[in-house]
Amino acid sequence: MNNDADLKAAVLIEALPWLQEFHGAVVVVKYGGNAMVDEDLKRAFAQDMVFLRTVGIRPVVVHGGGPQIGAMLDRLGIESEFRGGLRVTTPEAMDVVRMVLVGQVGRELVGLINAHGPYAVGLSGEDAHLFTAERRSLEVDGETVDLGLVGDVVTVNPAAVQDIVAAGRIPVVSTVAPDADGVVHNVNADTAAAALAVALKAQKLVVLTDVEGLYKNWPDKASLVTRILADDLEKVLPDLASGMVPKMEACLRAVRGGVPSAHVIDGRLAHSVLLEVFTSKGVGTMVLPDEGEQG
Ligand SMILES: Nc1ncnc2c1ncn2[C@@H]1O[C@H](COP(=O)(O)OP(=O)(O)O)[C@@H](O)[C@H]1O
Ligand SMILES: CC(=O)N[C@@H](CCC(=O)OP(=O)(O)O)C(=O)O
Repeated sequence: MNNDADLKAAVLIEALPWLQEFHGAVVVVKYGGNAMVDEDLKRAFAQDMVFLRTVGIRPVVVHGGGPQIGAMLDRLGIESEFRGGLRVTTPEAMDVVRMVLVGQVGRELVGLINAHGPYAVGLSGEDAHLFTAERRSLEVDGETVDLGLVGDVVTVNPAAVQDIVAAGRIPVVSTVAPDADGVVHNVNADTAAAALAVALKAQKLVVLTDVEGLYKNWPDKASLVTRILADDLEKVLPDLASGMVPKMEACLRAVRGGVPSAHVIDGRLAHSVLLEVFTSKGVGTMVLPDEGEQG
């Protein structure tokens, strides 16, 4: 065999234990708006979801769209600011958030996946009681900051997602969610993905973003964290800069809620999901439950 053939065979055979381990498993993949900027990357992501499904894994996509919401707000001349990584959301901005996430970003991903077959079904936290949100506020320097219509997920009814998965399809979830009174809130997509991964008893949460993973000393590229336990992550959370806060909180919430591992990976790298799932080394940052809590 020549070297090229050896290499290809090695790549395929390296995937075998992971194909076995994850066969039939639910994997929640959060696709961040910042990782969605390039058309080829978006197509590669859609291919990856179809790949997972074809080899018997059950992918559930939760998408973001922060930059896309920002662009539409700009076009409409509506100002928005972020506090602690969350968008302060007025009722006017909420209409735009819902329109962009459900009507634009979600639809686009559904279309890209369905270029491969009748797989993707889009839904939002409003569908079939998927998410119920509660208004959340933020503590900054001992003061409570009002974020407007920003919610945290307090209840998940995963039945609709499970129905879609059981039918062999790929749910694509947009993260707007009503509160108990039916008022729709803006839920950060990392937060929603973690809540859904816990409710679905997912085997993995994979979060795609626009950096390699978590850097210990951001922005020092040499400080990439490849593996971190929940307790250690909890200790570094207060020092993280805003974009990473909801993301790492989400990973913590997932592993504390019983998901065996949560990963932050580089969505700028084509097929990074496949590299994470099917290689022994994986990519990015892996968050694991504390020793003794690992299943
Ligand atoms: N410690 C850190 N490690 C890695 N990235 C960080 C860190 N602190 C802040 N960031 C920033 O967080 C960003 C990712 O968060 P965000 O912009 O919300 O992405 P997404 O749209 O994928 O959810 C990175 O692009 C980076 O600028
Ligand atoms: C409350 C809050 O901040 N909601 C986010 C929802 C979209 C999101 O989370 O998108 P990314 O994953 O691309 O960041 C927002 O309005 O931008």
